[in-house]
Amino acid sequence: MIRVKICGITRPEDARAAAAAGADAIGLVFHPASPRAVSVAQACAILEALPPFVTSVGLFVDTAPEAVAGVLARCPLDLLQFHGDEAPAYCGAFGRPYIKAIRMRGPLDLEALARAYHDARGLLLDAYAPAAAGGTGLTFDWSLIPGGLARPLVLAGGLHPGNVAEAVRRVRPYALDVSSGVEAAPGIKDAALIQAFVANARRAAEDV
Ligand SMILES: O=C(O)c1ccccc1N[C@@H]1O[C@H](COP(=O)(O)O)[C@@H](O)[C@H]1O
Repeated sequence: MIRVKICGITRPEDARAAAAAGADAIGLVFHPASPRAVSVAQACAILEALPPFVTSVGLFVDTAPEAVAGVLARCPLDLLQFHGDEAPAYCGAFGRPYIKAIRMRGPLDLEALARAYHDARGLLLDAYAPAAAGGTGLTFDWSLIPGGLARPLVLAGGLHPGNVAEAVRRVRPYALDVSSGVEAAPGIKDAALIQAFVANARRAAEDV
């Protein structure tokens, strides 16, 4: 079954909506420049609303290690997502499972990156945009993704209920990550869009 993460949750009710739709994970953005950024107190309130067996992911972008450690000390996150230019040694230094985001700025040697981030639980591929580190709603050229990557592939970038089935059929990723494509406004999720996204992804995955 394909896994789905709903990222950029800022409200407990959106976390509950993601879980009710069957999402496997929710993402909390600890990047102050994002319209989806949450404080530690907000994150804790969201996590308290989350039912069991839904993974909580903390997203950081080139954050000082002390700041990441400070969040981890107060917030029971299951998995870390590094979405900037973090080196493998940095990513592995927190004693927590992590996924590494790669922003696709043209063709990249993804095989080499999978080897470099060998202890990552997955490689997340996102679109590159100069103005923002993520959550842009932009897709990238999926034909740049090689088959048989050494790490589980999480596809992100501009996914929404209308294109997720095609993405699943073409890329066959391990998991999907979506943020702006299931929103009513930045940081405010739409429960019906989340429901449609998860249903369309799962239906498409059954057929491949
Ligand atoms: O969601 C954000 O605001 C964000 C900010 C900084 C880095 C990453 C961010 N989100 C991640 O961006 C991708 C794609 O988002 P979208 O679906 O295109 O809006 C996804 O991995 C989010 O986790």
